[in-house]
Amino acid sequence: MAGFRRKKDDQTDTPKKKITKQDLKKSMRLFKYVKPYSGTFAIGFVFLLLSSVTSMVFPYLTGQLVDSANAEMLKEINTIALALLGVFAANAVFSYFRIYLFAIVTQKTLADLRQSTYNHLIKLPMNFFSERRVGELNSRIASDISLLQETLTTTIAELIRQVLTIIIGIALLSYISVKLTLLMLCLVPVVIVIAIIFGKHIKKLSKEAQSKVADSNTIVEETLQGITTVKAFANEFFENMRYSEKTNEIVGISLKGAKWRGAFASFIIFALFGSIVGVIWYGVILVNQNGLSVGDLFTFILYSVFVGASMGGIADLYSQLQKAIGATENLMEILDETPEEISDVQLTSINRVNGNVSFENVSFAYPSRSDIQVLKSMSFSANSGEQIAIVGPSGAGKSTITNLLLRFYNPNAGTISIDGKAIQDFPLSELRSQMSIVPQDVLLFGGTIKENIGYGKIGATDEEIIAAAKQANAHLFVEGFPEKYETIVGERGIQLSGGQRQRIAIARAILKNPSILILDEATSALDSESEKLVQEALETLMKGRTSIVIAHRLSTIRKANKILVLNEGKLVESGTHEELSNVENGIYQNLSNLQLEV
Ligand SMILES: Nc1ncnc2c1ncn2[C@@H]1O[C@H](COP(=O)(O)OP(=O)(O)OP(=O)(O)O)[C@@H](O)[C@H]1O
Repeated sequence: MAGFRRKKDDQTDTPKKKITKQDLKKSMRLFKYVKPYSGTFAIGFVFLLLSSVTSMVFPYLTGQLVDSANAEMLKEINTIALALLGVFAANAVFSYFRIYLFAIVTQKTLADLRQSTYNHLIKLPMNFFSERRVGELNSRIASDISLLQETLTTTIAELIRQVLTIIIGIALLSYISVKLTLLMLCLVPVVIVIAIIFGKHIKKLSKEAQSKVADSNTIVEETLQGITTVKAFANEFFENMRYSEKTNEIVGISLKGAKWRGAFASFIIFALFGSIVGVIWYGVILVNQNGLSVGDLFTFILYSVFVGASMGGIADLYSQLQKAIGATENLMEILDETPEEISDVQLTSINRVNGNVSFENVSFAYPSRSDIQVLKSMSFSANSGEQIAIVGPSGAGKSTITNLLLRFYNPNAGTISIDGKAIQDFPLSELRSQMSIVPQDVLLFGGTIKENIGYGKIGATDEEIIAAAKQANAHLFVEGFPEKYETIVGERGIQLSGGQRQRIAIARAILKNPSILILDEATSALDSESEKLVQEALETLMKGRTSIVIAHRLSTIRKANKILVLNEGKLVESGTHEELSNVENGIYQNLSNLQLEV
């Protein structure tokens, strides 16, 4: 991650030469995605060649048309005019296929790139996500991909067309008059040198603007996601200021870029028209001296305009390509991250565990804060079907225990095992499919209630879903909605209460039917009726499974087989409720007294 975010901040300081080489190397990998469509690309390319060539016939025939004004050539005028029409018709057809075929390649390539980026992203380890701002990641990927779309659709094809125009144009120009061509080409090196200087500045500024746009999108996304917090703190004004600041920065940088682009365009216009005037001037002299026909001069000027315009366009296309290279680099950086080994697993009686969980001298520090030991030589065990409660002050390391059990992270020392087998020796997906988690804050996906419960077992039948909802005490309230199980929940649907959301999550967990349960008890107390329903549902869920309950309210864990009291990453007390309540001045006793007072 450090690399990812550092890159963004340092991109302007990175030595240019090096980055260009790396960029190019990384961008070449994009062609892996174009490869399956190379056949279509090749046919599109042929149409591109044909349309470029036919465009180049136009100045020649127009020159002939001008020359046919001479009395002896007058009879050819109709033939030439018809030929010109034919050329346009052919060009029209070629252009149509060129655009359509390139669009097919672009869209399919992008779809593959989108899919593999997402496929890769979703398999990346937790560490990747905990160290990044999800909003930033999201808007970056979206803007990088749309940049590539533009490039693949138009920039590359245009670049090839322009280069062809320049090469064929210069060949034809030399054929008409070498002297005139040399004069025109005198201006080219000047244009190129200045174009490179401009291009470098424009690239730098547009990269800066791009990352500012991403920053501003992050603000919108994060504040909209956390709109309740923004409003509750009456921080609309503050967020407005933050957003205005960022958008003004975009304006500043973009306008700076626009100045450079404007100056660049002015220069190109001046160089272009200057060269045309020079060519006409010298051409007229040659017409008088060498018997160059007026039609030839006309053709020459048209070719010069074609070549000049292509040269002017190339610099712009070049800077577009540079932007696309930046975008590719970002995407490739994500694709270079090592994903977790996720596989499609079906639990059977053979690979289903019994649920004997054991932690032996487990120590752990989060990779991003390796100097802080979050768990210190932690040992405990839970036998199959037992209920283990973990209590302790906030930040003691309770959630970290479950993060390690799910192998979101690996411990630095010690062993975690299930049924006597170290969890590293399980295929990752098989390990996780043995467990179900009912989180503190239940996230429901925007979809129907049925889909949300069904998330616990992809492909579950309606009967299974209803049975799970009944056991989770959710069936009654779901039936109360007019659309019942088809009720849309989440962002665009109805909002469920905390207790209802929890019961949906419990139904989801029941459907998954795991051997090990992780319950992160909601901190906010539900009303007593709702609490009773949730508690009942939880009891059903826990029956016959090993459950690890992160408890915030001690009243709910009295029946636990074992209570682990954590403090600053250490296991300080363990035992049943009765045992721990009798430890004079023990942490549990104190916590117990404190909660009773409240
Ligand atoms: N992804 C992370 N990266 C770095 N440090 C983290 C990460 N997650 C948690 N921590 C730190 O690890 C320590 C233990 O956190 P943990 O979430 O396990 O505590 P907890 O006991 O579950 O707290 P709470 O009851 O408030 O949820 C805390 O100091 C926390 O700041």
